[in-house]
Amino acid sequence: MKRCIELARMGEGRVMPNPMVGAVLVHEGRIIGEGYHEWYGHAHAEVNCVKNVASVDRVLIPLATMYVSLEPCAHHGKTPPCADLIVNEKIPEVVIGCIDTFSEVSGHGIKKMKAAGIQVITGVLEQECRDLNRRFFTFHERSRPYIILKWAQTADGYIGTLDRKAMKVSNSFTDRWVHRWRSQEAAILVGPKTAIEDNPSLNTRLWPGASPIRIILDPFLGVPTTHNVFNNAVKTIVVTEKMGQEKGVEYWPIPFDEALLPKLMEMLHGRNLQSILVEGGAKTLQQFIDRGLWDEARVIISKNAAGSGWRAPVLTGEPVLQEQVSLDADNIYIYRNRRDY
Ligand SMILES: NC(=O)C1=CN([C@@H]2O[C@H](COP(=O)(O)OP(=O)(O)OC[C@H]3O[C@@H](n4cnc5c(N)ncnc54)[C@H](OP(=O)(O)O)[C@@H]3O)[C@@H](O)[C@H]2O)C=CC1
Ligand SMILES: Nc1c(N[C@@H]2O[C@H](COP(=O)(O)O)[C@@H](O)[C@H]2O)[nH]c(=O)[nH]c1=O
Ligand SMILES: [Zn+2]
Repeated sequence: MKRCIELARMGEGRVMPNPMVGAVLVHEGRIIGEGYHEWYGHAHAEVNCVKNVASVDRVLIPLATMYVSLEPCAHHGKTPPCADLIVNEKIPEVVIGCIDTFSEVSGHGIKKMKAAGIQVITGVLEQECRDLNRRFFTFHERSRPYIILKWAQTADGYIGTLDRKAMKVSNSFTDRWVHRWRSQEAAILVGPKTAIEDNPSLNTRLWPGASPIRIILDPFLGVPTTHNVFNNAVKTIVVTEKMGQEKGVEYWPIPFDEALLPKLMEMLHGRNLQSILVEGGAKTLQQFIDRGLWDEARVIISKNAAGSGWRAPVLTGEPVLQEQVSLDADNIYIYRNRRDY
């Protein structure tokens, strides 16, 4: 199952909104085939796994055990059901990491295989398998995107200067990481002041992955249309109280009241966007924190002090430190809001 997870991760940034899945076929302790879901819309892990078995080993398939990190599908999506493939290949035993809680699959794949006499074992490295697809599970189980907050602060706790000039906090190694993070998410969001004053691009220019859709909170349409977020290189959605006209830009009219963030999450869900990286500023981040609307927080702390400026957000809820990484003199702290995924 560990190998399944390793394989599944190779689909990172390429399979969303599908989950990352890995599969391995084992005969008497020897791996005879392995595969993973490589691209959205293309073959599932189980199909690639069976396809990759060498011709000399194909006779062993009906004697082998398939390990797969997620319950095999039972529905006709972009590809035929993997449960049918397993039945047709006469694989006698299937070990599953975690159940697919997506309503079209949930339990149906297992039922189909059991009905065909296959021995099915579930819940092997279950937590690790759920964690791997925490965006997917959050999206389907909580009807909202997986929310990652991210900011960079100085050693003395500032994220920006008072004169409102964009302040460079993190180093160039960290910036590459941040661009990798951007490539892993479906959307990226910033607040009005950040969009106006920093003129960010919010793309992945330092990492070879796709840029996320840009979401800009801009109640009064104060961001100049000459700013980078309107360069049409990637889709931009402006959440606003007014109606804009910029070509290629989507305007989502939502009142900027108490219900703004829940309503926005609902709309992102409706748009099938599974995850969102919130990059600031302080006010915007704090709103997500205060509403408990976050799953992960990635805090970059540099070794330099600013002396004064805009205070960094304060993380409340149930922050559990999950990982700490040092990149040169930057320390990156990754917190989870809940332990289970
Ligand atoms: N180091 C880092 O990681 C980052 C640093 N920054 C820095 O932070 C500074 C900007 O911070 P900040 O002013 O907090 O920026 P934000 O981008 O969060 O914008 C906040 C402003 O937006 C207005 N606003 C109105 N409604 C909302 C709403 N529902 N949610 C959020 N904002 C709303 C606020 O108005 P009102 O005051 O009326 O409430 C406030 O003036 C800049 O200096 C920037 O360089 C920004 C991002 C990341
Ligand atoms: N200053 C600062 C950050 N600022 C964030 O990055 C945005 C600019 O990104 P870009 O699109 O690449 O121009 C900016 O608007 C703000 O959201 N991020 C960091 O990792 N480290 C930093 O020191
Ligand atoms: Zn499948």
